[in-house]
Amino acid sequence: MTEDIIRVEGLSTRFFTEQGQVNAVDDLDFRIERGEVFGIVGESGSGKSVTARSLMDLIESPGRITDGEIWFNDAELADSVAEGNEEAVDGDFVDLLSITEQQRTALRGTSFSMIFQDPESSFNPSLTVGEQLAEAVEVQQRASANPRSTKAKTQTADYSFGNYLLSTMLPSQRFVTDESRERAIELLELVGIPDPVERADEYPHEYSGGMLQRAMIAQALAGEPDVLVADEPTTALDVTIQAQILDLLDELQEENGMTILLITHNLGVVARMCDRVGVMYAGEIVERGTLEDVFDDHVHPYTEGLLGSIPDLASAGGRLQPIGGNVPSLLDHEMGDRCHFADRCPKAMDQCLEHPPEYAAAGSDDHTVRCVLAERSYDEQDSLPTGYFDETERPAGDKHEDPDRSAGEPPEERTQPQTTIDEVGGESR
Ligand SMILES: Nc1ncnc2c1ncn2[C@@H]1O[C@H](COP(=O)(O)OP(=O)(O)OP(=O)(O)O)[C@@H](O)[C@H]1O
Ligand code: NI
Repeated sequence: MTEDIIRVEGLSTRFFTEQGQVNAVDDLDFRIERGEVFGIVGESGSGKSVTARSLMDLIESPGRITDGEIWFNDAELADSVAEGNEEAVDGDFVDLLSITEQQRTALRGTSFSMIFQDPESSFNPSLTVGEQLAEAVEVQQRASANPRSTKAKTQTADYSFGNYLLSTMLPSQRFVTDESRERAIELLELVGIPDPVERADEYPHEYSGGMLQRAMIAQALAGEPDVLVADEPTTALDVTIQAQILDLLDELQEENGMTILLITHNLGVVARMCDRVGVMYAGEIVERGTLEDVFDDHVHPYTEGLLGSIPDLASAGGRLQPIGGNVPSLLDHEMGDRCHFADRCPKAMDQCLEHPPEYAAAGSDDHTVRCVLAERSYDEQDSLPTGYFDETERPAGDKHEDPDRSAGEPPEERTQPQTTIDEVGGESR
């Protein structure tokens, strides 16, 4: 019997920038089953990280979750919240957006934990890796109000005076005990770091990228989370280490029954790791279902386009090839109420000038798609004239620089001659 651990309903996250309102995540629905790996895949700027950060309550100004519910299945939490806040509770589920910030923060590390794309950002450069892992362990111990944590705190008396002085300057050190240090070393060993006893005393800058990525996974696991949110956990790594880290996540997931939300550009990674997957485009999940639904029975031409560019896991980089055309502007006043993919879609029809609802599609009960092709087949008679969007709209890329993209990627990509999806794509698997 599977049960849902998370149900996201109508989630919208906006950024209120000087250029206008950015609809980074728009009316998202998905559910994650306990113990599964749910993947979110899509091009750069489609809203994957914002979705992950919304779940973790890590959206910062000028961003805000403007709508929706995030239901989390936790009977104990439901019990503790129910009194005085009945509308936040539905059976064993709690709407994380209807509880206090303090209640939400308490879940971080213990119920939810996140691996970020950039491991440097989750370590303090002036503390050793071991100290930081031990701190994460202690947070878990304090949070679970485990009797051990009282003992752990009293053990700080063992610190030398020098350490005591240091610990008042660096609050993270204050709680490091022998017990949590041992656990930190165990965690380093668990994620496959050689000589963990020695490595625990090293600083983050002494670690290679791959090792730091592992250490970050160890940090995320320190709190024994129910749900691990992994945002591009391997993108920055070379292929061998990429494969090792995926193996590691696989193992940990199987052993501990942990639930993983895995965010990636890479459909090869999805195929390898995930049970179900949501394909994101322009802040929406445009197709969602089991692996079979998405790989073999997909309906959305965007999914088709992504599949056409499955990178070989063994090849360098492992990023998706770009689909012809521009990544859309997510600025509210530029988005229009049409299918957001219509301007890049080889099968765009008159009907696509209306924003499609989510249709049920053939395959599993979970298979849904935001595309009229779920209801009808493509008819050339109804197709939009070539160049329709060039005449009616300026290309999105000219209007809105996506902060994620503007940094590293060469500008040529945006102005490449437009290839159709069929040219980039081809057969799925
Ligand atoms: N701090 C911010 N201020 C304004 N807009 C933002 C901010 N963060 C994200 N966005 C907007 O949200 C969109 C979605 O960003 P997000 O980081 O979720 O994309 P992504 O799918 O994770 O892309 P990538 O694969 O490159 O990581 C961006 O294109 C950007 O327009
Ligand atoms: Ni991202």
